[in-house]
Amino acid sequence: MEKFEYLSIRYDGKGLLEILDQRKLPDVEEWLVSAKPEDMIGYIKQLSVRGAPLIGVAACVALFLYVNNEESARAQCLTEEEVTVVATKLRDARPTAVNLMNNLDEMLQLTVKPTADFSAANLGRIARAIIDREVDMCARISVAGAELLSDGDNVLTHCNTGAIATPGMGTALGIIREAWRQGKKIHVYVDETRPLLQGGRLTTYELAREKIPHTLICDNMAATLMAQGKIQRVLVGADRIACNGDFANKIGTYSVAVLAHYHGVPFHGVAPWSTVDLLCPSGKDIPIEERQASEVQGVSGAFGNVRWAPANTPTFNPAFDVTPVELVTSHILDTGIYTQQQLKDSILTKHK
Ligand SMILES: CSC[C@H]1O[C@H](OP(=O)(O)O)[C@H](O)[C@@H]1O
Repeated sequence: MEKFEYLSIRYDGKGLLEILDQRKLPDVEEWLVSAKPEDMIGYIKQLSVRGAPLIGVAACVALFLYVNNEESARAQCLTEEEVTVVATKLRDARPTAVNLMNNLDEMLQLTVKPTADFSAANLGRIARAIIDREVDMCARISVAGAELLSDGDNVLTHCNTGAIATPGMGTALGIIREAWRQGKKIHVYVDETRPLLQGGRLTTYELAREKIPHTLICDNMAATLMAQGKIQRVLVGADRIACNGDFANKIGTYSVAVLAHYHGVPFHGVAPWSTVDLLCPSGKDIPIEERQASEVQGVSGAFGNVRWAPANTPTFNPAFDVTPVELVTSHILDTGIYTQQQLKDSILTKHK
């Protein structure tokens, strides 16, 4: 596989795969080496690698690298079973973002059996094609979504959906990036996004680098901004879109959707088609990851581990929540902008 470099993942083409440790941003830019699948599994679990599209891509490259190294050592191809065992371990690293499962299933060539080719060369080709498709989908999402933004719009975002979270320009944040590039004078209100502060740490980091005007808020401040008429549109990412249009995204998204609905603010889920789960009937079927208590009892990151709750305080820490499609003005995908019925019709077409 040829070398590549994106904002948070890079490969030198000779066996060195590195990821930018997103836990350490914005103050520390530290690249970590992923020499074997277990490294990447750990990085995904601890959110050094995060963001649905990036997780899917990182897992595919880690699988390719494993097969390439093993094949070189043995001077022969690995079997389907051997590749499947490692792909399954990578697939299980986090349960909600369906890009991880969809992309690894593509690496396993489930649709072309028994002519599947598990050579490193072919897996490298598939991984590269997945990366190129994600980059292209982010660009198409960004152009399509930017049409919805007007001069003077204040846009609210939740979590981080930018170039850090994808191999491209981002999804929801990609729309903002593209609108700004087109000269639209927009302002971004950034939900800090407790508990892991992807907005406060990562979205601000991306917007500051490109001098896109923004204001950081605590999550509990979005309601007041909407009540004051200061938010014209809400753009959020997605980790899994069910067949009925319900979708899972970072915890707190559902709250923002309810607020937007109450205040009549357009609310959009933004994602590549690879986030649609054709096997998931509705939002109640989406597995939601529960994470460790320490993330809620305090905060951790480049600034060290700070705990403000009493040790062992019981917590509730779902990493995602589900927004019912009734609260979604439209989904913005790389294949177009879909109202609830349009998305259902499109998914039904795919099923045929
Ligand atoms: C384009 S990233 C999509 C999605 O992934 C994030 O979750 P996490 O930070 O836990 O990986 C968040 O839900 C984003 O909206």
